[in-house]
Order: sequence, then C-alpha cells, then structure tokens
Amino acid sequence: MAKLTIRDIDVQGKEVLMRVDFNVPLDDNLQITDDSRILGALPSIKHLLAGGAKLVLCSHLGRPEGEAQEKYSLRPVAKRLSEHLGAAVAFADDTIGDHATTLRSTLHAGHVMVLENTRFDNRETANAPEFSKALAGNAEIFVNDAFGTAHRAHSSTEGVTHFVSQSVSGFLIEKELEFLQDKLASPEKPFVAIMGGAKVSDKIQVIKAMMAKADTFIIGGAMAYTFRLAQGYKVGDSLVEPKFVELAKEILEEAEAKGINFHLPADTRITQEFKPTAVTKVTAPYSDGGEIPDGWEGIDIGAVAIGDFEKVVAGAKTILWNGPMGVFELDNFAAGTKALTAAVAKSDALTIVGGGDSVTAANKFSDASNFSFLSTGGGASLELLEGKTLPGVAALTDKS
Ligand SMILES: Nc1ncnc2c1ncn2[C@@H]1O[C@H](COP(=O)(O)OP(=O)(O)O)[C@@H](O)[C@H]1O
Ligand SMILES: O=C(OP(=O)(O)O)[C@H](O)COP(=O)(O)O
Repeated sequence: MAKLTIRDIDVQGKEVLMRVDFNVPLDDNLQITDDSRILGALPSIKHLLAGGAKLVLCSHLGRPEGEAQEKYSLRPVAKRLSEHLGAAVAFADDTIGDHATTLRSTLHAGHVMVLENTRFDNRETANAPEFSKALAGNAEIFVNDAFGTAHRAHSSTEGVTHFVSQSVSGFLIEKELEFLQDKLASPEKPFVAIMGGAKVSDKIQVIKAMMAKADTFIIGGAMAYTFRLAQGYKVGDSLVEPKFVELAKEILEEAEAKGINFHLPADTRITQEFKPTAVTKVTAPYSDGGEIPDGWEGIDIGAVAIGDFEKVVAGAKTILWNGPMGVFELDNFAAGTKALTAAVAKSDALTIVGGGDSVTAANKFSDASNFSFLSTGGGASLELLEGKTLPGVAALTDKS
C-alpha cells in the first residue's frame, strides 16, 4: 500500500516533528567528517519551512545507550545545519525535557529547531509508548526522512506515529525507495551485483536474496575468502566467517544450477602486516594453484581480478555496489577499490551504491555526480535489498 508523502500535506502554521538520520561521523574534536546525511535531509527541511511549518527535528547520533554524553550531542550537527540553511537553528539541550518543551512552544512558522539525541534516553530504542507520546508532543504531523534508521522500530521512527494525526515520508526516503526498491524491482539486464567489504554475516543473506534478480555477481573484499574457503582453497590468515561457509557453498551451487555468473577474484593482494608501509605481494590465480599461504592475509584483489571485474562492469546495464574490494583506507591496499570505483563511475548503466564505506570510496576515488544514486543507509539498504519491510516506512499513514 502506498504511503502518504510530504507532498500530500499542508503544514502552514502547524508543528511538524521530523525524524532525520543525523548520525554523522565525528572526529576526536567533534568535527563532522562527512555531512552527506545532513545534505540528504535538506530538501525536506527546506520544503517544510517554505510551507510554513514549525519544524522540530529529532535524530539519534551513535549508540550512547541511554546516557547523555557530550561526544554524542547533536549540537555540532545543529550548527552545521544552520550553516547549510543560512538561517538560525534553535537547539534544545534535552529531548523531551523542559528546554525542548519551552523551545517547541515558542517556535514560529517557517522556523526550525533540533532536539538533543533521542538515544540519551533508553526508552527510545525500547520504543516505549510514554517516550513516543512525549516526543510527538503537540505535533499533528510526523515526517520520517531518516532512511538510514528506517530498519529500526524505535520511538522516533515507529512509536511516535501512534500519537500524531498523520505520518508521512520525506523526499530522502522517497528517493531511496525509488532507487533501491522500485528501480531494482525489474532491473535492466545484465544486472551486476558487486558485493564486498567485511560484514559477511550481514551481506551473505542479501546475496542469497538477490539471486532472484541479479544475473551476475562480483564478490570482492573479505567476503571473497569465505567463498574461497567454501571451494576448499587455503585462505591463510584472511578474514573469514566460518559459520557462513555452508551458506557460501549453497550459494555457489545455486548459482551454478541457475546459470548465474558468479565472479570471485582470480588473484589476491596479500600482506603480513596491516600498515601503510607494509610489504605486499600478489598470489598466482587460483586456477593456476595460487592460494593464500599461512601467515599472510588477503587485503585487496589482484591485477587479474581487476581486469576481469572491469570487463564485467563494462557490459552491465544495472549495477548495485555494496562493499569495497579491499582495505582501501590504506593507499597500498586500495588499487582494487580504486579501479572498481572508476569502472562503475564511467559505466552508462544505472549505478546504485549502498553502504557507508562504499559511498566513502565512491566519493574518495570519484565524484558523486558519476553515479545514479548513493544511498545514505547501510543496514537499511541491505534489509530492503533482502526484501524485508522497514518498520519506519511500514508505520506511515496509508494513502486512501
Ligand atoms: N580483504 C579485506 N580484509 C579485511 N577487511 C577488508 C577487506 N576488504 C575490505 N575490508 C574492509 O571492509 C570494510 C568495509 O566493509 P563493510 O562495512 O562491509 O562495507 P560497507 O560499509 O560499504 O557496507 C572497510 O573498512 C575495509 O577496510
Ligand atoms: O548509521 C546507521 O546505520 P548504518 O551504519 O548501517 O548505515 C544508522 O544511523 C542506524 O544506526 P544504528 O545501527 O545505531 O541503529
């Protein structure tokens, strides 16, 4: 059932509570190192302010587990938002306390404020009704634009919808669903899914689910070693998740039975040390007997794999990329991710990138404008791709 969106509501003079995902990375000096998620929420914020809303923004930042801590405060985020808007942004020192209540009651139409971190109270993640009710306050309308947190059934994403008249999605959620759900429902073929990174346990189920849609898979990053282990090869000291070797075997068998192209890296860059000056070497291709010796760890794909993957990407009409090819944070381990980023960036296919580190790599080695869409959600995008319902979306008001 379609959900009401920000386009369907009149907000003039009304208090609107909007959940955003301002869970941005901060450095040790509490400086924001990537404000993609703030930029992602701007279209909805500007639209609501232009429509005359009294706009109250709420979000979590990090996992403070119910304890108010300076390092998880949203104050720097409110400041950055103010710079982007070129307008004042009021900041409440608490979430549902006296300061928040006073600021909310004196907020004028066309003005915006930010509440302190919702996770400074454990009732947020417990989805406690009394916390949801207090968060809703006098707001008639709730807008959810926090795609990155839409897979959580918390007070500020789900509970609050029970205490307002209407709950609608914002432009960011709308766009995320358009790319990750609608456009991938019947993708133009060949549809190449590139899966890498380190979170095998999170992503291997996604590979399984996507076998119904993608006709080609490229597997890189640490993910590849669990598959190589499943094929009976030695992977030395590389990162593997032994619990998933059986599932990896099943996936390889299913791919063969269904004629799905499943590309694992032919060769691997390996090291004995995890540091910028580490000596590295590349194994011979597996097909020539190359394996990863004990005491060595795979940290990137090799040159043969890069060439293979570039060819596959060049022939694609739809590409979904989630997870880097290697430990790209270190320059001497980054060649595979760099080459793959360039290949995806120059493709004419529909190119969708999901996952925090993959988006970082796309921005580091290319430019966001070279991709059709960079998702702001890691876990949320994976759950969507797995075919799961996102509680933060399911709770919104149905279109009649
Ligand atoms: N071969 C490898 N061995 C260990 N870590 C790896 C390897 N390849 C990639 N990684 C790491 O995987 C991390 C990203 O994985 P993940 O969180 O799954 O991706 P994303 O954030 O894009 O979803 C990066 O920090 C990268 O250094
Ligand atoms: O950054 C987030 O998730 P992500 O790293 O999976 O994209 C979201 O803000 C959700 O945070 P959470 O995983 O602490 O609930």
